[in-house]
Amino acid sequence: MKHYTSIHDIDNIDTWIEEAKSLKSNPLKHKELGRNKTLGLLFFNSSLRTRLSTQKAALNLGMDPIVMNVSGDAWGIEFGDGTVMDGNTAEHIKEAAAVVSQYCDIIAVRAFPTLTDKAKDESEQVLKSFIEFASVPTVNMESATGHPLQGLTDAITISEHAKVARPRVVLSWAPHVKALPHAVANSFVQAMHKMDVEFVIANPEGYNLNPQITGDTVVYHNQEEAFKDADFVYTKNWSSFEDYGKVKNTDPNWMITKEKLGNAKFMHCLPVRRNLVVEDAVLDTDSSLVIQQANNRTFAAQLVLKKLLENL
Ligand SMILES: NCCC[C@H](NC(=O)CCC(=O)O)C(=O)O
Ligand SMILES: NC(=O)OP(=O)(O)O
Repeated sequence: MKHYTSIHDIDNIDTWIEEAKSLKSNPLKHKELGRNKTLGLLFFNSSLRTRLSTQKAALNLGMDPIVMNVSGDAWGIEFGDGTVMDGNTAEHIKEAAAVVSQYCDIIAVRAFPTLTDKAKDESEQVLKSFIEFASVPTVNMESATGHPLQGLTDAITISEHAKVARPRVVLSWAPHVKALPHAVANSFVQAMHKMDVEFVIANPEGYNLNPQITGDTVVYHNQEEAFKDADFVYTKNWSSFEDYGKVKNTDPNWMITKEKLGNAKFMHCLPVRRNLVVEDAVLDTDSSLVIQQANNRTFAAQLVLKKLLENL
């Protein structure tokens, strides 16, 4: 594997999950693998889990992580080809990526979508520019359309907590006041398609995800029907894909409650807004797996970095 940009980079999710569990049971086993290797983490957007767990993963492998908030701290980066740079951008990605490649053996990038320009977001300009102009492997720490470290984490967590051979997994939309990206939901869908699970989606009318990603997954517009016999309810808000980036529905009836959840386990990538997306009564009980999920972020990242280091 040269880069880790999407769930499609996972050749066999079952063996990846087993290897991640093995790293979790002995996190320092490969402490020599990353010795004298540097991981650069570049953030165009906020983060708590990704920023800390990816550094933790690097430290477990003996790597030295260096971190930069690109937005605000670095010079504004130009991504357009042939642009006359007489605006707010001060250096081009061609120089920036080449320069960072000299300091780092692996580069990890977080760059959210605009949610206003669908074509630009779908083109994954920022992530793809790093892949094109950096000379070292690139890791996607949540791009415009995917969050594959999160998707891998979620697959590991479901495997750890499944009580039946083929659990029923529901991805449910929930209300939010802001327009949020599709990246987490997209990668979750792609990860579930690789796993042996009964997978369905629940979202209101007008909130279907990109059909090229959901494929023939059953989509319910009735949450109660979707939740019947569910083992896992993975919750996420996303803005409309069809009416791109719009918040068309904030119906509180889509919030996840203890009553709706029944015996299912609740999952969310975090950060989550309490009593808007999910009620306290879910998060404050052992129905919730969100803390265990966040722990697994370290081992998902550690597995990805290990594979990239082995291929350097
Ligand atoms: N990295 C995990 C989720 C990041 C982002 N959430 C957010 O922006 C939440 C912001 C807020 O609740 O104000 C998203 O949905 O993709
Ligand atoms: N789940 C996740 O990616 O969290 P952060 O946005 O805090 O990194």
